[in-house]
Amino acid sequence: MAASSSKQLSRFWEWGRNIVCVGRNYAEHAEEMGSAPPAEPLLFLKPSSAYVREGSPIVRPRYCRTLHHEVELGVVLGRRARAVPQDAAMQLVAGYALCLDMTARDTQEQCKMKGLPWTLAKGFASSCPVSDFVPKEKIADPHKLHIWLKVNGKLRQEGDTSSMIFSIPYLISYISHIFDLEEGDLILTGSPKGVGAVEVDDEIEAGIGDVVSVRFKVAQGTEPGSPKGV
Ligand SMILES: O=C([O-])CC(=O)C(=O)O
Ligand SMILES: [Mg+2]
Repeated sequence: MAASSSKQLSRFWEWGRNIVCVGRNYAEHAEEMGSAPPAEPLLFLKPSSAYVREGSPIVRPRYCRTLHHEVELGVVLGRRARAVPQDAAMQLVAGYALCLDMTARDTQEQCKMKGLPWTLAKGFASSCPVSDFVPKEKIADPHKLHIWLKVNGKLRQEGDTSSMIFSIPYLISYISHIFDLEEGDLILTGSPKGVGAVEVDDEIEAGIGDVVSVRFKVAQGTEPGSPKGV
C-alpha cells in the first residue's frame, strides 16, 4: 500500500497521528537519570497537539520550574504496521525528523515518586518540537547519525544513533505488537546523555549532522487557570 497523497506525509505533524516515545534508549542517559538500562523498551505517548514548529516558541508550563531538553531522532512511518517482524520493519519507514522531547523534569520526578504516569511531564502543548521531514532516501544509515543540541550557541548534547540500545527495526516491531502504528506516526527513539535545563528566552538549536536543523525560543506559559501539576 503506497503512502496516501491526500495529505502530504512531508507535513506529518498535521496528520494528528500517534507520537510514540522511547525512554532510556541510550545507556549513558539512563545512567544520568539514575536508572539501569532497560531490558525492554520503555514507552510513553505524547498527544499530537504537542507538536510545535519553527517560528513558534516552546512554552514552559506554569507548573514547571525545570524544563529539560532531550534531542532525539524521530522516525516517521509511511504505512500501517501491525505485528511486523523486524526484518520487514524498515520498509515501513517514510523518513526522519529531528525532534525534541521537552520534559518538565521536576514534574516527572514527582510522577516517578508518586507512581503516576508521565503525561503532565512529557505531553504538554509544545513538548514535541520537530524539524522538517527528511525523506528516507536522504539518510544512508539511520543508525550512523550524529544528533546534537546547543543552547544559546553552547553545545549541550551530542550523540550517535549507533549507541541506541534498541534499534529502529526492533522498536517498530516491538511497538507494532502492542498497537497498530499508522501512516504519519512518529517514533521518538530516545535521548543521548547531556539533558539539561533551559530558561525563558533561551534559544535551542538542534540537528541531525548537517542534514537538518531547527531553532526554537523558550517562552513562559501564562494561561490563567493552568493546572498546578502533581
Ligand atoms: O525522561 C527520560 O529520561 C526518558 C526519555 O524520554 C529518554 O530517555 O529519552
Ligand atoms: Mg526522551
